[in-house]
Amino acid sequence: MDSRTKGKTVMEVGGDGVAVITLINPPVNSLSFDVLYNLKSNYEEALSRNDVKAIVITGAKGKFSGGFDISGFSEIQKGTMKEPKVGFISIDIITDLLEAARKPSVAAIDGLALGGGLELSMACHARISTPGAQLGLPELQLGVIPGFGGTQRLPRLVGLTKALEMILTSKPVRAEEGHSLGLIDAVVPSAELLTTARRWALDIVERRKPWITSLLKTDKLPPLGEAREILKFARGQTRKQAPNMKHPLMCLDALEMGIVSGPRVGLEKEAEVGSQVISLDTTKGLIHVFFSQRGTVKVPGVTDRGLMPRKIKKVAIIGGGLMGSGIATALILSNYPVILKEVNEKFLEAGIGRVKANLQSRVRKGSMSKEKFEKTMSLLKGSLDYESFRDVDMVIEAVIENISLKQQIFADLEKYCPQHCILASNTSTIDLNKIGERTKSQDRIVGAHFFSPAHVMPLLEIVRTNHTSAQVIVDLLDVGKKIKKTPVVVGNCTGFAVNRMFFPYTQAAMFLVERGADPYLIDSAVSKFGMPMGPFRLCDLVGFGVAIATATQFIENFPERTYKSMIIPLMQEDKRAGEATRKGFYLYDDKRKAKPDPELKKYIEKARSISGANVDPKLVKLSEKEIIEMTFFPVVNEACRVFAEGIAVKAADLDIAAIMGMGFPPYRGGIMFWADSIGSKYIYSRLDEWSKTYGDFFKPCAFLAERGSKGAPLSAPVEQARSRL
Ligand SMILES: CCCCCCCCC[C@H](O)CC(=O)SCCNC(=O)CCNC(=O)[C@H](O)C(C)(C)COP(=O)(O)OP(=O)(O)OC[C@H]1O[C@@H](n2cnc3c(N)ncnc32)[C@H](O)[C@@H]1OP(=O)(O)O
Repeated sequence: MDSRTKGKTVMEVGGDGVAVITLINPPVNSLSFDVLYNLKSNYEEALSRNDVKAIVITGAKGKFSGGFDISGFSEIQKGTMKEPKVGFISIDIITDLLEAARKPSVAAIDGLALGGGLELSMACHARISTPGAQLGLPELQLGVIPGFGGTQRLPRLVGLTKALEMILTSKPVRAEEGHSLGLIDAVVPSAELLTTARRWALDIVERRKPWITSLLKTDKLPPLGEAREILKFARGQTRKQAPNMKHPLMCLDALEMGIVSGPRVGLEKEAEVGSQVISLDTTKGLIHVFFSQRGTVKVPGVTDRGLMPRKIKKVAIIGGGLMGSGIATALILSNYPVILKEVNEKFLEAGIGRVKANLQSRVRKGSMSKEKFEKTMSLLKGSLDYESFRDVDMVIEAVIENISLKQQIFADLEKYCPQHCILASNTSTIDLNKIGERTKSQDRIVGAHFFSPAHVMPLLEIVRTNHTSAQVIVDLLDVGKKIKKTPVVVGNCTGFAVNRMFFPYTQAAMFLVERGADPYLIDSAVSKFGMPMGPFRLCDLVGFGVAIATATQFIENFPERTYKSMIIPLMQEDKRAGEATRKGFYLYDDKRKAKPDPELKKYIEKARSISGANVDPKLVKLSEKEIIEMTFFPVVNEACRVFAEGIAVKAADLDIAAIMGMGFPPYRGGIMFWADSIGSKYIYSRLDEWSKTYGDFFKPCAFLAERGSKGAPLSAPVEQARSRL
């Protein structure tokens, strides 16, 4: 393969008259333009050769195709690749050359057929798959739409309702379900895939099997009136669930066009809309997130050294509270045997009970069988001492945030655990060097910072100190992957990456309220921006105890930029500590529904009188845009500090940390990507102005000032970062 080309296809013609065309573009046989143009020429050759009666399309190395090469979208967005004529691939190649050919084709699907991969297979005249293969159209998740005919062929193969579900949720189905839906014609073992597909293709030639043109099928489509109703409902749901995104509605337009005016017009609409969505900002954000998420496991100086992860056979967890039990749940769910240690029987029982409850909730929801529940629970053993720690490969300490307690635990661990054992702490704020001060095992001490609930939240901050060995990080990255977390490797400091970014966000909200802004309007503006909830609703959810403990760490470590508000401590004094007490910034009913509380004013006024802050008429009347800027530019400022200090190695890691740890909307690409879409100059000028009026909380850091003065992108690599790693 030429080093400049991205993938290819190869064609082999057998003595049976079947041409097998194989898609080859590791690792997932994505459909790059090179692959697609090769496919076209192989196909043309197969159609012109007299010794070819039928065609089978398959993918190399156990994967049909992961879809269109996503980097092609980035290149089109950047202008480094020219877009082909609208509809050239989907209409000229896939429909008119492949589907309308005089010779039948069969897709032999192993492993996966996603996006363009599934669309290509749907244009074939039959599909044979291996068991368990994933079949789906996940394009919307990337900000694009199915663009190789998927909006037209899927509803015709599986029916409108199922097609909408698959497209709008981006969730794949397994081959077995695909078979019962009519998407797949037969499911056969991997070893029989090609022979079955070849035979099937010849059977079509001989009219022993039907020659089905998916695009022309109508039997699964509902009558027009019903279809319109279904689509109207889907539109309403989409508007509600994704109010800031245009592409799902544009996708529905293409789908509807095909149903109302016929598949050919539908294909044309799909091609037109497919080309338009590529340049949407939300699409740029989502594609950036796709690659950034996969990039977090590439850590310069660590994962490029040829180290192989060691096998972690057994894990011990110290502390069975909310975090410890959540971490234990995540581990046993991925088949790691776990020892859960507590200080007494009562706490141990409670810890094991929490793990049990976490799993039982899956059984109740039907996502786990009773047998699987029993089997998973059997991986968990309780302990009150360290004797059983003698053969563990990793310990995760998850006790309360008390330095001397953690120091004692780590000193004990050094005595009981084997020499190779990884010693991890789930601390969310405390310096790991301090935690390990009383040990000689600095090289195997690492942070494994999970987010609550640990068995649900997707992010894992892996915190390394100056001494943590690369091997330990490689091992933890592997565990992270196995327990289905997205790991982000960060340096050691108070709050690491996520909490450091979180803190100014809630602080800015408190500042605005003390100066007269309405907390409920702030929450509403922030939710409309795309956060799962606003800062005040979030404080209620987390609980004021946690909010105060975190604030204390920040006040201690970053006093110059901490805004000290008394609102939360004052409410806490009155035993309103958030949702758990049914009163916080909101009032909560039996169903935990939040409603504004007129009494909140009292606490705000009291806090104002303590801090001496005055109501600022400008801040009382902030627009939604201004609210977003005043709450999120301080976050950008802190993210810049984290980046400049080398706590995060790549700006893209901060994007993922913000999305998965804070709930920052993925379609905005993450905090640094979003900031760059606004421009460093503007952000710097706003913060600079506010700092002059309102104080150092808003003061732009040196990194932002430098890049802002030049209008340089904030996410460009830090050349001479003062690395603390
Ligand atoms: C006029 C405009 C002209 C252009 C017309 C375009 C029309 C578009 C047509 C089409 O409808 C659009 C699409 O097909 S979009 C793509 C749809 N497919 C997906 O969304 C699948 C994305 N991939 C995944 O979900 C997963 O990667 C996987 C395939 C399930 C595999 O998961 P696994 O955990 O095993 O591995 P990963 O770490 O995720 O991935 C491994 C590496 O593979 C890279 N990769 C995966 N999929 C693609 C892809 N579609 N394109 C390019 N690269 C892909 C991934 O980035 C990883 O790379 P590394 O370098 O990090 O190893």
